[in-house]
Amino acid sequence: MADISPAQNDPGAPVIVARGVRKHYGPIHAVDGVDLEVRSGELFGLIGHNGAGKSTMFKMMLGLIPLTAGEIRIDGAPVPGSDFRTVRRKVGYLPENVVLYDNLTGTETLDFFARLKGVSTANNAAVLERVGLMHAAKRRVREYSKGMRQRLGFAQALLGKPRILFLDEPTTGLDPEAIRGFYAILRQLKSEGVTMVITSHILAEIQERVDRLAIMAAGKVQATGTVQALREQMDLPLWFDVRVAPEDFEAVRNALGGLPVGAIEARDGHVAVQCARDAKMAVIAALATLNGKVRDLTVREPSLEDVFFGFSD
Ligand SMILES: Nc1ncnc2c1ncn2[C@@H]1O[C@H](COP(=O)(O)OP(=O)(O)OP(=O)(O)O)[C@@H](O)[C@H]1O
Repeated sequence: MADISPAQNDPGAPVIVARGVRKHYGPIHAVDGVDLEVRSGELFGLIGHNGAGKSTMFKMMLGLIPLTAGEIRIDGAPVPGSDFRTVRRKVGYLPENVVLYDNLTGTETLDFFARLKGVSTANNAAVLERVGLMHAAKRRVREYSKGMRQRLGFAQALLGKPRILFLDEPTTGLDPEAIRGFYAILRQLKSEGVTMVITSHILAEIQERVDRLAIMAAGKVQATGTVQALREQMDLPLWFDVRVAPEDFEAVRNALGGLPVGAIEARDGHVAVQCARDAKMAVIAALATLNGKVRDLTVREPSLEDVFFGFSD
C-alpha cells in the first residue's frame, strides 16, 4: 500500500506527537502544556471532564485551529504546514457534533463529503455497508434516528480509507447493541493498522477497549498509560468478593485478622474485603486456610472511573 508512510508501517512508532502544546483564549487556558504520543496502530483514549480541553486538542491536531505555543507532528509532518496538507488526506475526523444536511440522502451525504475531502466516491457504498446504513442509503437524513446520524457521521470519517482517525464522542446517541457494533468496527480498523484517538465520557465503555489513554484535566494531561498501569500508579485498593455460607462470615473475618485489609463487609451471600494491592497474595493465602468454606472468590480491580477521579479531582 503506497500511501502508508514508514512510521505507519512500524507498529509502535509514534504517529501523533504533541510537545508543550498550549491554546489560550485570552485568560482561558483551554490547553495548557500538553505532551502526548500516540503510537502506530494504537487505539488511544483521551478522557476528561467537560471543558478539560479534549476537543481543543483534537482541533489543533487536525490543523483546524492554530496553537498558542508548542508543536504537533502527525506522521512526522508539523501541523500546520505544507507536509501536513498531504498527511491530512490520510486522517479521518468525527467531530463531537457532526453537521449533516437533512435534505440529502445517506448516499448523497457521503458523495458530498467525499468531494469536500477530495477522495474518490468509489468506496462510499462499502463504507455505508460497514457502518450498517446500507438499508437507509436512499432515505433522507431528516428521517434518520439519532443513532443513524451518528453512524453516518462515522461513515464520513472513514471516507478515503484514513490511516489515522480522530473520534470525538463517537458513541453519543448509540444504543448498547450499536455501541458493540461500533467497537467491532474499530477492532477491524485496528487489525488493518489504523491509528485511532477516541474521546468518551462513558468510562466503563472504553476501559476494556483502549490500548492506552490519557487523562486530561484543566488543559493538562494528568496521567498516561494502560488502564492497568494507571491503576497501579494510583495504588487504589482492590476488593475481594468471598463467597461463603452466612455461618462462615466470622471465619473469614478471623482468617484475615492481622492482615493490612480495609473494610470487611457482609453482603448478600458473600463477604466483600478491601485490601491494598500489595496485600493481595497474603489475603489469598489466608483465605486458602479456610479449606472448603470458600465457595468462590472474585478479585475486583478499581474501575477506570475510580482511577479517573483519583487523577482528575
Ligand atoms: N473558541 C473558544 N473561545 C473561548 N473559549 C473556548 C473556545 N473553545 C473552547 N474554549 C474553552 O476551552 C476549554 C476547553 O474546551 P474543550 O471544548 O476543549 O473541552 P472538552 O474537554 O472537549 O469538553 P467536553 O467534554 O464538554 O466536550 C473550556 O473552558 C471551553 O469553554
